[in-house]
Amino acid sequence: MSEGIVVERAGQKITVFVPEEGKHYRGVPLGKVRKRDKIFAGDVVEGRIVDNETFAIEGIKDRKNLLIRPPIANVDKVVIVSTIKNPPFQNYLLDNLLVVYDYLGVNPVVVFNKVDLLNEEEIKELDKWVDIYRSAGYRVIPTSSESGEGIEELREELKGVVSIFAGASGVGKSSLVRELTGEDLKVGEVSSKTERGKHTTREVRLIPFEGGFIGDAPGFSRVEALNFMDREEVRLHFPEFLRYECKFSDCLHLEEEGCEVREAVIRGEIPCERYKSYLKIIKAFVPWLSEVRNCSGD
Ligand SMILES: Nc1nc2c(ncn2[C@@H]2O[C@H](COP(=O)(O)OP(=O)(O)OP(=O)(O)O)[C@@H](O)[C@H]2O)c(=O)[nH]1
Ligand SMILES: [Zn+2]
Repeated sequence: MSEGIVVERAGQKITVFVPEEGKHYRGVPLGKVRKRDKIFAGDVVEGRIVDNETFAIEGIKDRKNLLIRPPIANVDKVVIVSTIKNPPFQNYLLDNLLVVYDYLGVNPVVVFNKVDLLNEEEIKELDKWVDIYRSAGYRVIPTSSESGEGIEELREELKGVVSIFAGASGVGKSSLVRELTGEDLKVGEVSSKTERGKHTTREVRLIPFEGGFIGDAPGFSRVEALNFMDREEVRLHFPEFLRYECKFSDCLHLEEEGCEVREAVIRGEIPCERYKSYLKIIKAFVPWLSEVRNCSGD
């Protein structure tokens, strides 16, 4: 019995890499597997090497997770790319992505790309956001695929794991992957506005990278957490909220009596930017927020 990882899934074509042999094989699912399960890129499969070219897939190991966009199993990390400028930063979008990927069981790396474009004032803006996300407990890396800043740090972060790149259009996902691997990302799904140029594909390949792999298609460019989970679940995916114990264990951190998260926002321990994103995600409003210093307005 040998073990391999599915590194390519394109129509009927399945390519299996067997680390033990350091070789690629054409994967042929045996009847039982073919009927029982769909096989995805990232799947760890068990089977037999039939000949120099063929790997008979007899079983699929339990998956840690299975993403739909791109369709890859067992994704360890998602590099969520944002920019401060070109395009402007949208913290609500980042916060939604962080909530959803956490829910899906994928570890995020927060990347602020294109730092080469920033002037002094914009660097202050960058530092503010880096601070906010680091304090929340996230791994944050400012990068530039132009100047090379942060690329080595990102490389270290992706060693030996299966990762994908996600984030809004134009933030530099492709450029970063090209800088790291020399290969391009596939064109992502286009928005409904440009439906004509639609180029959806279920073909996925894992690009070998530093003992791990990078998916060759982008993850979500935007999401709404409530399409994935209940309103009550969202608070569990704001790691900085979990440090506080409210009077009621099902506290939504709105206007409940004994809410420690509210106290932390008032004291400035939880940044109001993050708390406001939380409110917006669950479509809630709290009157007390307008009284908090530096926290009014949108
Ligand atoms: N100045 C600067 N420009 C960059 C950087 N990274 C990418 N760009 C430019 O930003 C533009 C968009 O980069 P892409 O890599 O295509 O962005 P993407 O996120 O893959 O975009 P989509 O395919 O639309 O999702 C290109 O013109 C890049 O040359 C960077 O670090 N600095
Ligand atoms: Zn609370």
